[in-house]
Amino acid sequence: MNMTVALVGVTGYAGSVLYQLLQSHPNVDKILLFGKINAGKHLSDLIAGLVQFHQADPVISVFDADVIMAKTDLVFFATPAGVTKDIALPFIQAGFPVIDLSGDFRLHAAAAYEKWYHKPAADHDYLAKASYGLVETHQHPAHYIANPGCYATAVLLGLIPLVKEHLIDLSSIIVDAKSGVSGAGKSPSASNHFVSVNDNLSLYKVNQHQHIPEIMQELQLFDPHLKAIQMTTTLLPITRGIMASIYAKIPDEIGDDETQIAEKISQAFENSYQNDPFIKLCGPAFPSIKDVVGSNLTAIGWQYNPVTRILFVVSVIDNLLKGAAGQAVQNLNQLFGFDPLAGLPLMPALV
Ligand SMILES: NC(=O)C1=CN([C@@H]2O[C@H](COP(=O)(O)OP(=O)(O)OC[C@H]3O[C@@H](n4cnc5c(N)ncnc54)[C@H](OP(=O)(O)O)[C@@H]3O)[C@@H](O)[C@H]2O)C=CC1
Ligand SMILES: CC(=O)N[C@@H](CCC(=O)OP(=O)(O)O)C(=O)O
Repeated sequence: MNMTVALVGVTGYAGSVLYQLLQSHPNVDKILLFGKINAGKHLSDLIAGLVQFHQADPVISVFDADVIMAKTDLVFFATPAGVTKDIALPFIQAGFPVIDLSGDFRLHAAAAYEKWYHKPAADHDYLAKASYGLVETHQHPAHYIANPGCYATAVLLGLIPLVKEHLIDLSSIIVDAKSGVSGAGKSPSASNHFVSVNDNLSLYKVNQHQHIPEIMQELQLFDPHLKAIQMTTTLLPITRGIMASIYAKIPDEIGDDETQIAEKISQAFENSYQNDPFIKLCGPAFPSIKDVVGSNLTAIGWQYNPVTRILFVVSVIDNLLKGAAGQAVQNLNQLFGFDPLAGLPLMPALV
């Protein structure tokens, strides 16, 4: 099947990377662009690099749900939090396929969204229609797919195998996650200004990051006994990439044999990801951010320290690919039964 898709928010970082992926997707024939402030403008006037030589220069249309449903087969929203909870409702009512890169429909509880995003949530009945789009763990998506958050993706993929197989003490999870500046989106601010970021490392949203409840919600599917995680987020002076460093205690019940513990941990990762083309298991050869940037990969390394009984896991992704646009294309492929690799880069840029 070949299709026409709509993309709302092409001028943002996630939207522009998504547009590039969709252009080389074998099952996508046509991409219609929609926006708000930039509606009426040619794409070449906004992001010249997105329009190739000899190619038509698309015009961004004013967002219109009826037009999208009449002319396309699916809509991607690469819009900021707080937008889809209003403008995506006609699609939910009509059962029209949506892949939403924002956080508006990821949390099932409206009260949690309001607490962590500091904005009014969508109605409970609408939230209940969305499914969380972590392709590696959710195989039967609804029509409305909430694409996971970037930090949440890296952290969940590093923790799910361990929580699922009850290998870590749930009260001991600590996450130290760091992101490149493109994660903050295109709008400049004092905290993402070159002078604040360059030659610097700064913590932000400590104990208040909106991905904490998202990670909790999804881990609780594998073990409802999980009560809390400790997580910090840090801005790195790089453009793309996330590294989540995760620490957790191995409980006494697992035993004292260092080799057996190490084997159980490796086996848990293998069990969860043996059929996942975008997961690279590195064991004690810890991956770095450059091992994944430019690809849709998640690379995961780990090492058990028998002295402290702490398991240390490192999970790295490209925030704009696996953390946003790449994962959105994975969701498209799963929803329509396309080749799971279609339109997605497997090789990192490396240099
Ligand atoms: N950057 C990242 O690494 C990640 C981003 N995400 C999520 O993806 C979404 C987009 O993020 P990002 O690309 O960083 O954001 P940007 O701030 O870079 O871009 C936002 C885009 O949304 C459009 N937009 C804003 N308001 C409206 C509206 N009311 N109607 C239609 N279009 C609108 C903007 O268009 P205009 O130019 O016309 O204003 C722009 O194209 C966010 O929800 C973000 O949380 C998720 C994971 C990772
Ligand atoms: C570096 C940076 O600022 N990153 C952003 C990424 C979050 C994001 O995209 O959040 P939602 O998908 O939940 O809206 C942040 O930490 O808030």
